[in-house]
Amino acid sequence: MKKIGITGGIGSGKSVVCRLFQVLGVPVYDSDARAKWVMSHDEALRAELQTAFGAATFDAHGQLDRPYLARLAFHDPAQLARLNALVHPHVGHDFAEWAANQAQAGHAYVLKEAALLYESGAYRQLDHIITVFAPQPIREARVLRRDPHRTAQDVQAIIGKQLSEEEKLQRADFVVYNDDQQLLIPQVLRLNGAFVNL
Ligand SMILES: CC(C)(COP(=O)(O)OP(=O)(O)OC[C@H]1O[C@@H](n2cnc3c(N)ncnc32)[C@H](O)[C@@H]1O)[C@@H](O)C(=O)NCCC(=O)NCCS
Ligand SMILES: Nc1ncnc2c1ncn2[C@@H]1O[C@H](COP(=O)(O)OP(=O)(O)OP(=O)(O)O)[C@@H](O)[C@H]1O
Repeated sequence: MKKIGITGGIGSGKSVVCRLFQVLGVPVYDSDARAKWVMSHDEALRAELQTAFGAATFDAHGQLDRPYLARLAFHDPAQLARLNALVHPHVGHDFAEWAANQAQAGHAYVLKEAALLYESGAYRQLDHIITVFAPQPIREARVLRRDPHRTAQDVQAIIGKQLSEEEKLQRADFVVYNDDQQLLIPQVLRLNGAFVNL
């Protein structure tokens, strides 16, 4: 069973593209969602986060305070590096376990969706990488529509923490263009046809 990564900058449309693969029956691992899950449920990690970022990391009900962490991490490179170093190894292990289960279910390939595949080193666990590409103005507009709590400055700060689209395009094995010019479904069908025969 092949493990294929799917990456792209914030707002590029990774989740939308992954939903199309899911319709075709392809299992998709959502790194963002799983990162949030381990940060909330792994007791050792919770304690480490609290030590690193203070009591305000969890609210009065014990829930992860994401806006608090976003303010810290997306505006201070040292804090972001600290957060990444704590969380990414957990996501790596969690993905390996998940992929082992999917292999038993007999799939030809699975997808790992993550904004940070190159930055986190996760690409090393994967056989091939797809980059979803959209120009920055389109990405910013999409995120502002999707996340009304973020400002244009917030989105630009996050973009500044991610590898440039040029470098992701250069390093990718496959590209899906989600630029409001090219149709998504034919691109996904073509890739799926290629992956089942890899
Ligand atoms: C800082 C946190 C709490 C902010 O949560 P919030 O709900 O505001 O944002 P959300 O998680 O939806 O992220 C919004 C977008 O920011 C980008 N992003 C997320 N984490 C990172 C990061 N570590 N570095 C750069 N960009 C990131 C992604 O494009 C993501 O889709 C959260 O992003 C987080 O815990 N990040 C660390 C874990 C991580 O790296 N996740 C990404 C894949 S493993
Ligand atoms: N081709 C498209 N046409 C219209 N809207 C789109 C298109 N692609 C994505 N969107 C919308 O843009 C927003 C961002 O897309 P999506 O959430 O898939 O991006 P993402 O790459 O997963 O972003 P993030 O890194 O923040 O998780 C969503 O609200 C989505 O519905």
